[in-house]
Amino acid sequence: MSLLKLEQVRFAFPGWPPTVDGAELDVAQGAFHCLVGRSGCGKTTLLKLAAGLLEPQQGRVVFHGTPQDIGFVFQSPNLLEWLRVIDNVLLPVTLHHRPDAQERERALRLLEQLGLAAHAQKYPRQLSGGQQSRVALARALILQPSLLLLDEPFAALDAITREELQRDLLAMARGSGATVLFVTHDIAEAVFLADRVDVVEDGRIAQEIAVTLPRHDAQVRYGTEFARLCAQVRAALHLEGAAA
Ligand SMILES: Nc1ncnc2c1ncn2[C@@H]1O[C@H](COP(=O)(O)OP(=O)(O)OP(=O)(O)O)[C@@H](O)[C@H]1O
Repeated sequence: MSLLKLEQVRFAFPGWPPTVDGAELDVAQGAFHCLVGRSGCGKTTLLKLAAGLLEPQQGRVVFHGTPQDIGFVFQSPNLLEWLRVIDNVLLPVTLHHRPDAQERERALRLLEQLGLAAHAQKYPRQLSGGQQSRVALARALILQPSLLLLDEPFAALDAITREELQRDLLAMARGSGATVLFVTHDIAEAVFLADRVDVVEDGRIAQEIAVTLPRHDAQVRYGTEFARLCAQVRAALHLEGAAA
């Protein structure tokens, strides 16, 4: 069943040519899609349209849920410096009501799953970049979203931390049953995470590449099928040296 659909969506910032034009996207419930494309091709704008943060001028965005069912993680963790880690995670709840014991327990469980149980009472500045990204992920998951939108959340991290977070994200997504739309520049990251890579070009999805690799297996990165899929994405992006 489709959870999110973009139908012939067109969007232009005032006074500029369209950033998104004729975008078609169908994200099935439980799917994990990565949007990959060159800088400026419209990935973030597509994500914001999907989140309802921008309104299409033509076409429509159909999401089977409410805005509360959407979790958003940005490239920078955007934590509130004056709140402890646990209270940052609980922020989406606090915007509605005072968190109850059950919600605090849930926040602690999320932090525990992300290896941050010992840091719950710290302030963001006392955490590393990777730990801050994990807090941002926990905050996006606190309301148990059915759709998780991530905009290059690991771009600023070192390769080792990044791999750890990719693994954690896959586990959390699978555990929660959330549907994920993940923007990245990194072809290997996209092929590792996604069950479908959507290649974005000129504000629309130019190609959809299905990925059928075993999930949760870090070893797939060294296999021939992984290399073949990366080459396919490179070719779709018209990158130099890509196989025809
Ligand atoms: N507020 C704005 N006003 C005018 N143009 C904008 C605005 N925001 C983005 N754009 C333009 O829209 C285009 C697409 O931007 P978008 O951020 O969606 O691209 P992107 O693919 O996410 O890029 P990147 O990979 O570099 O983050 C770019 O040319 C950008 O300059």
